[in-house]
Amino acid sequence: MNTSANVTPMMAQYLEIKEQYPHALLFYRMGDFYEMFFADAEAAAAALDIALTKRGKHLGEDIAMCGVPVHAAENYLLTLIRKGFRVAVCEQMEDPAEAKKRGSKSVVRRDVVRLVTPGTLTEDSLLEARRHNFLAAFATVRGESALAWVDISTGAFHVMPMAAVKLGPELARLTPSELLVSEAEEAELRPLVEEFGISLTPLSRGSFDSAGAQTRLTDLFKVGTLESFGSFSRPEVSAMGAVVDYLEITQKGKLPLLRPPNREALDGNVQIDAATRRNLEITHSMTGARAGSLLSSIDRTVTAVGARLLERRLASPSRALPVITGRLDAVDFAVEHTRLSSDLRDALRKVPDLDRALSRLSLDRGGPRDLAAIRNALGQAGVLSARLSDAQLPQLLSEAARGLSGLEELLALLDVALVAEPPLLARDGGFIAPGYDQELDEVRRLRDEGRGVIAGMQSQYAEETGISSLKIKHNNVLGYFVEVTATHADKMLNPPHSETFKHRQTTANQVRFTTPELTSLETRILNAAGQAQAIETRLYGQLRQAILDKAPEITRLSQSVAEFDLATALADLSRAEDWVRPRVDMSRTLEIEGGRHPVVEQALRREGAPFIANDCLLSPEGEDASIWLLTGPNMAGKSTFLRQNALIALLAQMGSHVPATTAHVGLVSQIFSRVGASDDLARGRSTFMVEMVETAAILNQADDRALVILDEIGRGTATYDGLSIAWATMEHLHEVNRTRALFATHYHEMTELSKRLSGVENATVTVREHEGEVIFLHEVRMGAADRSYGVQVAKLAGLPDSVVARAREVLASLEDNARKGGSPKAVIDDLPLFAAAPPPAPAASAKIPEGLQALGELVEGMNPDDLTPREALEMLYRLKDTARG
Ligand SMILES: Nc1ncnc2c1ncn2[C@@H]1O[C@H](COP(=O)(O)OP(=O)(O)OP(=O)(O)O)[C@@H](O)[C@H]1O
Repeated sequence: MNTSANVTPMMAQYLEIKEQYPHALLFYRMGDFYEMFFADAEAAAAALDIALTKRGKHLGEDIAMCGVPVHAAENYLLTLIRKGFRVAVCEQMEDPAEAKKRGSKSVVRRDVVRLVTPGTLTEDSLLEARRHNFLAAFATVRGESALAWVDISTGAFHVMPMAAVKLGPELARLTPSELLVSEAEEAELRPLVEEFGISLTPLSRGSFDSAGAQTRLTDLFKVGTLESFGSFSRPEVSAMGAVVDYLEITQKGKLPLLRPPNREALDGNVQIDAATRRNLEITHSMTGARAGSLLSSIDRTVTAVGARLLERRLASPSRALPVITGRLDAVDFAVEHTRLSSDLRDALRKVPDLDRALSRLSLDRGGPRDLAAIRNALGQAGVLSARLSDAQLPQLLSEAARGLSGLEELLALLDVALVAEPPLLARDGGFIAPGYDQELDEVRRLRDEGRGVIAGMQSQYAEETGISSLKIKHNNVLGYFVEVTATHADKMLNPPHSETFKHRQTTANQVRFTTPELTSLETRILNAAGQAQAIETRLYGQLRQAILDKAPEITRLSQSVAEFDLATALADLSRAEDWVRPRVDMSRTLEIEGGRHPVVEQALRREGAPFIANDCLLSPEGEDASIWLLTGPNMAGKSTFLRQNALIALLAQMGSHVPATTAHVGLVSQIFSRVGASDDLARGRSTFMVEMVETAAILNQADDRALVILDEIGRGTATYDGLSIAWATMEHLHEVNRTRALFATHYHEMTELSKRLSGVENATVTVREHEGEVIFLHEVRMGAADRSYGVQVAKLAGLPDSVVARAREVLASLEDNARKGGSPKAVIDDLPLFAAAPPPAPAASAKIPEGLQALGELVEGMNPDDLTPREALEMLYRLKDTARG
């Protein structure tokens, strides 16, 4: 940028700083505002919907400007970060008076103190308490790759080696808010990363250099070699190094407290790809919201650390039998010990977010309330420990219980040092409890005594002058002063009082004075207050250090809290929802009796409707089938059934009870779920293409422990092509992949496969037909559906009668022709010509099928206009069922 002579010194400084942060908006501190200039101002004004103004000229052009007040900056920051901006926060590094001393043209020294990016937020107000905020780095060294990720708000630091093709599934699992990649890989990775809505940050090769990374990491953790934490491959070191380098850049050298890197086992978790996660709505619903997901419907945790642990477990169900069994034992214990469990939950509710308080303290962005949060958490840990003292805990919980103790000394220190409810900021003072520090007590006494003396002085002056309304007051300009009303001015301004009282100010109604005695007292009070503040600041530093010295133990305690919270929350859920402990073993069975879909069941219950439980039995080893081919009309409940079985396997392997009467889950290594013709136009791929790409991935990857769910594969193309593809896919799954699979289809021809393949069994979701209409029973039975009921469903959906009648006619001809062995072409040729019916009379409601209007009127209080077409349909079936049954 041009910084020529006609540029003001301030603008020259701005341009110089801005040049170092070309990819961020520069929040340039000027007094009580952060100002933005030029293109930054235009972008920010539009993004924040604030006024864009001008400030002087630069090279003959107006300088665009906008600003946000410092006190409200956090909200604006959040909006900008959410909209994909990065913000460099540039502060004034000295008092303006200091700058003046250097000369009238001198500008206040300014510097960027922090670069705020999506992955590096620490403010509570900018973060979701119950979710992680991960910053990840992906590194490739000589063809091998690794992913490292960190949550700087909690200090969690993880790394794992990984094939490059697994990047998509891992991003779907972790959903980091920001991913660091080397400049060289940016172009290749951008489309994938943006597909997940993750902010991509390219860094120079230097940030990924593994030799440099090694040094950064050993320095950070103050160890001689990284071997102390495990043996890491070069791409792992490179990825971890890039994370640390980026934190140094963005936090300007103030590194957060990070835990030693934890290496995630390569195949420790059930492999679940992005499409499956979306389709099963594990942590987010199809719309991307958290509400409506499995996670939100099962989350009964009462602490933020517990909520984050639940999300991690659910996103990464385990593949290790001992781990799963250990977690299930913990839930069982909590289910069996109802009273203890409920006491623990009462205590857990009072545990503040330890991890985030600790992280803020380590970054020196904390305050007295963070000290108090740690104290309160340690106090509650004591309550938990005491309540657990005579319990026979299963292994996982007994280890967690050990993590609850060992910090009694720190607790004792914080207990005596802090007041019950400290202020937010250390500089506000008043957070150190009386009796903790003698020197502080002494200066506080002087300060308070001074205030007492002033009260005495006021009465003395009132008496001496005979003005009973005389007051001693304080303001920031005069300090302490004597004030009388204007009526007494003359008395005060003349001897003898004028000798003691020095006139300072006359306002409309008052006259103000000081006395030498008052001034000297004021100095003493001010000194004492200043001293008290200095002492408190020093003590704050000491307490902060005492906490940071115990950081590993505090982190362990927080993990223990999370473990107890999760076990008792899952137990609570199990009791309330009538779930059972699944049997998980090394067999390849999936046998579920009375299985339910947890989210659909809860939704139906809110509407007062029952959920019909269904069984599922897949077992590639014995006599039983390994694949069920499910037929049945639309709306019958096929998708719900398919998904509920996958969710039960997933819940079992995260170590939770499951919604069923019994469940036997032979360890599942991968879960795949595909829905035919899912819309993916946003990504510019034809729906059929997406479906085939995803099906290819399953056929290429599924091993004999996979669980595959295919919902109407082949639907996105011409009937015969679709049928052929579905047919061949099924054969491949059965013969080559040898997986457990549930396969829903409308191609009735496929039911023939059960005669040819020993492991394929037909199942159907039952419906009843009555007077040409279908009634959904939602029961899964063995056998094939006799037909699709497509035309009936279309009629229920409100298709014009003439179209329905015509469809019936075409269908009858097709069926008749098929029986005689003719071709569809012959049917088309023979079909009577379409006789256009007169246009239908307008319906009573555009939204609702007419039949429902009539039925609706039978039900008191129901307004059919309030229902969506789907709800209307369901209501219709239920009404009809009730009427008949
Ligand atoms: N077991 C069940 N018990 C009660 N209601 C159910 C059950 N299964 C499904 N439903 C209800 O039926 C509706 C349709 O279910 P689902 O979407 O699974 O049907 P589908 O056969 O897959 O239909 P489509 O082929 O149109 O996708 C659900 O929204 C739910 O309200």
